Amino acid sequence: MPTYPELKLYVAGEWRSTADTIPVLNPANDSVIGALPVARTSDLDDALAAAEHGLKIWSRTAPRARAEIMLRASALLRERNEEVAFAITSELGKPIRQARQEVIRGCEFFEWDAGEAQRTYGHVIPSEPGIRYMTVHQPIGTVAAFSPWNFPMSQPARKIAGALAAGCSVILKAAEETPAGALHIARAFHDAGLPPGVLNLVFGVPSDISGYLIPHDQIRMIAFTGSTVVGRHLTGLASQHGKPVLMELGGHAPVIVCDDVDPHQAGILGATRKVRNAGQVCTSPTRFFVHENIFDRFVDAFATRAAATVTADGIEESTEMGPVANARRVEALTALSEDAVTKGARLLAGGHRIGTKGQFFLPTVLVDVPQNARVMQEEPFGPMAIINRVASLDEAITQANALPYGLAAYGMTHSAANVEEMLNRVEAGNLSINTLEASVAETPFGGVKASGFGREGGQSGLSHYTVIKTLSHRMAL
Ligand SMILES: NC(=O)c1ccc[n+]([C@@H]2O[C@H](COP(=O)([O-])OP(=O)(O)OC[C@H]3O[C@@H](n4cnc5c(N)ncnc54)[C@H](O)[C@@H]3O)[C@@H](O)[C@H]2O)c1
Ligand SMILES: O=S(=O)(O)c1ccc(CO)cc1
Repeated sequence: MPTYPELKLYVAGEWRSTADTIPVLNPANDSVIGALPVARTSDLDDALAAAEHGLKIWSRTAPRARAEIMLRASALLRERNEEVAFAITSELGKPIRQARQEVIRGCEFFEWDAGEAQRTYGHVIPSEPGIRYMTVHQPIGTVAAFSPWNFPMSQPARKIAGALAAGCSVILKAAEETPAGALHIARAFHDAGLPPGVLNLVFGVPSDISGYLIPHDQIRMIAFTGSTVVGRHLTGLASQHGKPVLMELGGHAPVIVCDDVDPHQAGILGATRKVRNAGQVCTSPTRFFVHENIFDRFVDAFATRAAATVTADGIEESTEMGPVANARRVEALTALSEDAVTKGARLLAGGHRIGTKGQFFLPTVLVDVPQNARVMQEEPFGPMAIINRVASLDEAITQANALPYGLAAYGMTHSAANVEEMLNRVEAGNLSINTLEASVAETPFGGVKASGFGREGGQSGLSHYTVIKTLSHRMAL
């Protein structure tokens, strides 16, 4: 059986502890599994100095050599999949099979961006004789990155992959609740021969760290994934200091189910995907707008499948859904469910926690939810689905666009005309039809409206980590 790693900061290529620590809990049983060192100001200063040095080396390292180190680190993570997955399940609670998939997904981000590192092409711009205009894409500098607790390995991977592929150095503050995924990444890069200082990993009080790092001249770009409230706060701080940001924020994903699909199959797909990572995914399908012609059959299939979800400690191979991440989520979900029922929603499954040990909240299905229920506006960030009936595609799209969020959106239909209508009108950064998968390494991912700005992954994923420099070269004075 693998063990949970000893938690450390990683600064200037070395592992370090501090006297002040934060306990890390296993949400399946509330036991303390680790003590996370809190970075002191001196650790942050050391990380800044190391990143400055690391940038000098890494930005002048050939893209092919950068890619080789990234691919070596990724290969090590694939070899260590069982150990990393065990750590993720221990600290977050997600089923071990999903934790293994998360590690693979994180590796795919490194592998994709390692390829993109070698394709940051500039242009030669047509000009009059005697002068040449060209552009090159250069690393933006040192990046301050902040990753959330819901994907402890693949979310840090996404940010580190983009920054390192572009030739930047990084100071990553990973989530205090789930630090081990990022720690395993740092370990893999260390073993793969990444020069010291290129990647630095710190933990602590989030506002103290962002408040200290972002204003520093040396930090040239801020990448954040997390709630819209925190993202807006960090965007404000960055803008006060004139710095660009990449913000991947909250979502409240609509799923438009047209009446030309099999309602049973659609309901089962919806319920299965809803409980992935206990619904704690910014792309989680949440508001199902189902055509009235197939509504009852969809609801039956969805609620039956949701209620049958094997909910237990994620370390068991048979578990389909583990606990939610912490007690805050249980409280928030309970309040949202009670509020919806009070306002007239029908509760068909779940709605409450189970057990006295651990943070288990049952898959929850709310049907015919009125507009004034809080859950119609607030991201539940848990295993909670809303299913409402609509009379037309037009009504579904209007409902889908009614919130300030615009991250992932989904449709189920076999009609090309319906797809075209959704593509043209649904306000979202990512629209998926007949699949509830929102993003893969090779496609750009990100939001519109309150869900953030900028794209990670795909061909454009490195653009935020580079700046375009234009050369105007006259052949003679
Ligand atoms: N988009 C996502 O993937 C994602 C991930 C995790 C949480 N969330 C959102 O956050 C909500 C609640 O989660 P929470 O209770 O952990 O919320 P939170 O808003 O307190 O924290 C969210 C994340 O932001 C970080 N953070 C908070 N304040 C920060 C600051 N000043 N500087 C830098 N980082 C900071 C935290 O460490 C955490 O990882 C969820 O309901 C969900 O909407 C979104
Ligand atoms: O697994 S994904 O749906 O691609 C995904 C997207 C974004 C995030 C950030 O919360 C996590 C997983």
